[in-house]
Amino acid sequence: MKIALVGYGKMGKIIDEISQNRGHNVVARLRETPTSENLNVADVAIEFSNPEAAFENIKICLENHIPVICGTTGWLDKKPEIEKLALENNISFLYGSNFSLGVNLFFALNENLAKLMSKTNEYSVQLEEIHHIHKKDAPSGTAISIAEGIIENSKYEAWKLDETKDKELGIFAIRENEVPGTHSVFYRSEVDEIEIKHTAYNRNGFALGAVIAAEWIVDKKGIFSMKDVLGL
Ligand SMILES: NC(=O)C1=CN([C@@H]2O[C@H](COP(=O)(O)OP(=O)(O)OC[C@H]3O[C@@H](n4cnc5c(N)ncnc54)[C@H](OP(=O)(O)O)[C@@H]3O)[C@@H](O)[C@H]2O)C=CC1
Ligand SMILES: O=C(O)C1=N[C@H](C(=O)O)C[C@H](O)C1
Repeated sequence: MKIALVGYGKMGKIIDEISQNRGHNVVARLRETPTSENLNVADVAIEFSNPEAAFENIKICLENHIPVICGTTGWLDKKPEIEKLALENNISFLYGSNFSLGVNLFFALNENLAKLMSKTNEYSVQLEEIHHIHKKDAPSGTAISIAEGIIENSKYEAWKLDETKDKELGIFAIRENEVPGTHSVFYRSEVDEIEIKHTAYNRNGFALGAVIAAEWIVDKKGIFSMKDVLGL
């Protein structure tokens, strides 16, 4: 498979190594917005850049008929526009706030737990995410996905950073040293607390998941998520 890496920072470099180890040909390593020429007729683009660049990068890949796996967070207000463009051009698109297997299991676990908790009406929920000091967006894309999963299955109607009122689900974002990504969900009642926590030891799980998603998408058509890739 010919892969274009759009964004070649911490994630792009690990994805490069994993892609080559899995027998793929990395045909572009870009640190700027792509052009038709420097995409080098890739079979798929893996986009990990930054919140300001993602929309334009994905748009250019789709206009050049290249399916896109996007892991960049912090640009989601424009995701419906991208999905519309992908459908119009009949080119596949997959966004994942977190490509690791562990976090995708964690999403499912919290959706189920929220459903169970909502039967009792005794528990309130709060999220905490901890990331490295270089991170540009807050809350993390992963925390937003966890919150959305809980909201779909509980009394909560929206998420909000920091302190909340009524039916808002609070997310606390902490920036600390070089932490790769830690997410905790607290279910609290008057008498006890259940805490579920996912800790990434490094970025390898994110990168491997993105390459697996790229391998999966090449013969598919449509808009997908990691749930489709992992069959969850
Ligand atoms: N979904 C997931 O599983 C994960 C998502 N992420 C997300 O992925 C994104 C990237 O993370 P990370 O690799 O750590 O970030 P880095 O800052 O390490 O890398 C970003 C890269 O993008 C490059 N870049 C800057 N502008 C553009 C542009 N216009 N077009 C293409 N590339 C550009 C930068 O180049 P230069 O250095 O020259 O500025 C750099 O190489 C973030 O949004 C992060 O939140 C991170 C980990 C996992
Ligand atoms: O910026 C990061 O580093 C990460 N970003 C993603 C997010 O915003 O959820 C995924 C992971 O937690 C690392």
